[in-house]
Amino acid sequence: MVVRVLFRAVIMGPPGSGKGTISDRIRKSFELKHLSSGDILRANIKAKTEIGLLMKSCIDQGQLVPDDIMTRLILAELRNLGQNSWLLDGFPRTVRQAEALDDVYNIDTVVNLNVPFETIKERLTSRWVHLSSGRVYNTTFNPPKIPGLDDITGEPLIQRNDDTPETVTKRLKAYEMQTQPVLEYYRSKGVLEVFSGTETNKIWPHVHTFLSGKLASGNHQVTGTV
Ligand SMILES: Nc1nc2c(ncn2[C@@H]2O[C@H](COP(=O)(O)OP(=O)(O)O)[C@@H](O)[C@H]2O)c(=O)[nH]1
Ligand SMILES: Nc1ncnc2c1ncn2[C@@H]1O[C@H](COP(=O)(O)OP(=O)(O)O)[C@@H](O)[C@H]1O
Repeated sequence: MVVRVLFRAVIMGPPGSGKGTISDRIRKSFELKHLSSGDILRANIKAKTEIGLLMKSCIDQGQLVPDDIMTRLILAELRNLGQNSWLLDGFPRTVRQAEALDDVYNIDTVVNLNVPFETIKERLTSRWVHLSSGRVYNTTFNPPKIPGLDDITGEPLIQRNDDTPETVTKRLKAYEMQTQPVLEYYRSKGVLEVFSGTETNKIWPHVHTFLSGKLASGNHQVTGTV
């Protein structure tokens, strides 16, 4: 008889706070599947799916995708993950999304990256991404080995349409208005853990220690036997 202990975590923070970068480190250090709402949307845009075509202009303008569309998309992806522990990045971004997630899953912990807006702005205009994997680079912080190419596949990197200074400003506004209330929502449930700083390499060891403690304590959902 094997008892499977599932861990369900969310990573939050304003655009450019390092969610993707830290999620990648978490994924490598702990056995968690990483699901990024932004990566899923960009894959839909690239594949020209109905959702991708409908949502492209909304995303390019720095607005949030409507809650019902986003929630359906993410819950379907989570169902596909089945009996795996996961880390959700970029969802929920509104209280309605958080409530819809809560209806189906018990969230064990929410890691919030509290990085000042001034730090973020210059990071995003020098962000380069590998679309199909979601790997992120930065021309100063973690440049690719060969400029413009992904380290693993050698495929071209792109700059996101929504990483222009004007759109970043709109995304930060959307974050303040729509996403910050989600932090209060999780704080009131007692699952919010805040990590403040301006450098990922200084924040990461604290996140690592925290998650190691959480996972070792077994203080999370035991889903039964398989
Ligand atoms: N200068 C600098 N750039 C960073 C740091 N951490 C992450 N980045 C870069 O900042 C950009 C945003 O990080 P990302 O993980 O994509 O943030 P997300 O939007 O919250 O998922 C990327 O280009 C990263 O490579 C850091 O500590 N310093
Ligand atoms: N949970 C969500 N709800 C609504 N829109 C979303 C959600 N996740 C992603 N998006 C859309 O995709 C864009 C890019 O998201 P993401 O890649 O997570 O950006 P970042 O991490 O830089 O904030 C958002 O600006 C928004 O338009």
